[in-house]
Amino acid sequence: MKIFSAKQIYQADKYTIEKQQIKSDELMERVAIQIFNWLHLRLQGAPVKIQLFCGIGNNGGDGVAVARHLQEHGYAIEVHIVNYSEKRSDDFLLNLNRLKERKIWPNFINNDSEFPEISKEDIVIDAIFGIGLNRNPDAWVVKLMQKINTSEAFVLAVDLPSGLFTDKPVKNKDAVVKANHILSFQTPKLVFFLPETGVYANQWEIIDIGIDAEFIANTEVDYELISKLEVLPTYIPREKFAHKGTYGHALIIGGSYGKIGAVQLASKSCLRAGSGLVTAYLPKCGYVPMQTAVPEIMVLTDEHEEFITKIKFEITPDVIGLGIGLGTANETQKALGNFLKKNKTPLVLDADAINILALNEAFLKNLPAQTVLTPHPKELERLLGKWKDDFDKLKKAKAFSKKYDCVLVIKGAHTITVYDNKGYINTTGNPGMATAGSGDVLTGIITGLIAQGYGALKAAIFGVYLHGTSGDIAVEKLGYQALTASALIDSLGNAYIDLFKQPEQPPQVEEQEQQ
Ligand SMILES: NC(=O)C1=CN([C@@H]2O[C@H](COP(=O)(O)OP(=O)(O)OC[C@H]3O[C@@H](n4cnc5c(N)ncnc54)[C@H](OP(=O)(O)O)[C@@H]3O)[C@@H](O)[C@H]2O)[C@@H](O)CC1
Ligand SMILES: [K+]
Repeated sequence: MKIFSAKQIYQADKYTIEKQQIKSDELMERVAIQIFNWLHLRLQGAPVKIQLFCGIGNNGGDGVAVARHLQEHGYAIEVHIVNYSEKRSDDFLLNLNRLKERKIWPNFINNDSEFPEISKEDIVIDAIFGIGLNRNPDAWVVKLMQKINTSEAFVLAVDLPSGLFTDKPVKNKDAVVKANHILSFQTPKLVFFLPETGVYANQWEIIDIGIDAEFIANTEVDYELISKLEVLPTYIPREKFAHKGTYGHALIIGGSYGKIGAVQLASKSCLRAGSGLVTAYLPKCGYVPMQTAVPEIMVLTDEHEEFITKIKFEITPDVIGLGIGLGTANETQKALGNFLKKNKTPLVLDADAINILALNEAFLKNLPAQTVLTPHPKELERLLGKWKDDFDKLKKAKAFSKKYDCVLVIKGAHTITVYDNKGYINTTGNPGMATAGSGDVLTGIITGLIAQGYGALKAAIFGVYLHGTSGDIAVEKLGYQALTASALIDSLGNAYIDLFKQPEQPPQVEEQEQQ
């Protein structure tokens, strides 16, 4: 799903209004009806107090229009107009008049002496600011946001939590409404997925307001949300007359004394992701544990007992996953530098391979085109330097990707794969996956996909998706705390199967037999 910037949303609005030959308030009415339906389905006329906080722009207009529908269905509402500006939008005014025609008199809030009481049993509709927020709110509006946040009431945000900018970071962390649920129009907003602002967007849902499909299809975006719909077309089916050679040979290089398990995890997940053959290259101390733990995997060893000192092999792999459990001993650093000078095989680099690159910037120019790097936040910082905020991080990541022609997989709650100018935001996975070895499994999966013929970018996007789905499947049986990296590997097969599962149909009511 495409993620639009605020500017693109306004363009989409304008385009849709012209093409469908509707008035702008009709779009607002579509929004209002859907928000009302969402509430009504859940509340079923319950006598709960609903307090609507509405700004004076179109976000406020949405709120005011929802109030009208709620009142028409007998809900106990209180409408508060947060009067932060004189510049009221036309559609806000139109909907305000419609309220007045129904003898609903809103309460105008002009400063912090006019706040209403909010009880934790109330429902708050947050329609103060939408995508039009372009500067920090006034101090009294911030106080109101704080009052809402400390009320413990259930907060439903219209389009996005008020105070979140659509395309830039938040400076004052108090100046944002914390929403329990967001009903966002047509496209989710980038800020829902970034660590600094995602905390304000616990749960979100998209409301389809009928933005023109052609506009959506033809508009290029900087970020895309990746779910099953996006990855399914990239899946390469298995051929009937295939043999193990058809699906490539992957080499996993890593390990040092005490960290052989990381290579076991990566090699095993590489195999389970579908690589035809997998060879592991480790220091000597890894030979016996590797051969006994995973019989399907071939093993090559370095001449050193405890860490890797040379990367030399006679085989010709299709892809190399490198860095898990590697360590950063001087000889290992030198070995990587020498290897990169000659290597032409596609690479997936993780963990200490990334740390070694950060320590030896000169190595970067020897990376083959479209090398995949899978850093966690600290490793990313070593590569890119410190960033000011999440947006700065993404800007730096894109510049890095362009400079070295590499695919950067920025791991996090919503892993973002960056290539060139674009970011792909993953939607699968859960907090149980923040566990030892989880990253090694991801490296193995991406390497295994490239071995089978997936391009580097597709392998990274699909690999991250599959890794997250494995986590979502595993957590059903194990819960967050007991989820382990090995369990992720065990669920990988089901993650593939899940790609082809149809959504469950509602149960059919059997027809009663005629008497
Ligand atoms: N296609 C869609 O998605 C549809 C979207 N719709 C809805 O429209 C919403 C966007 O509405 P909007 O453009 O009127 O902006 P909104 O957020 O209400 O702000 C109002 C004004 O406040 C101002 N302002 C900004 N910052 C400020 C500050 N700190 N303190 C004081 N004032 C400040 C600024 O005006 P300025 O003063 O800069 O001229 C701004 O224009 C969108 O989120 C969705 O809910 C639907 O109705 C229809 C379909
Ligand atoms: K809002």
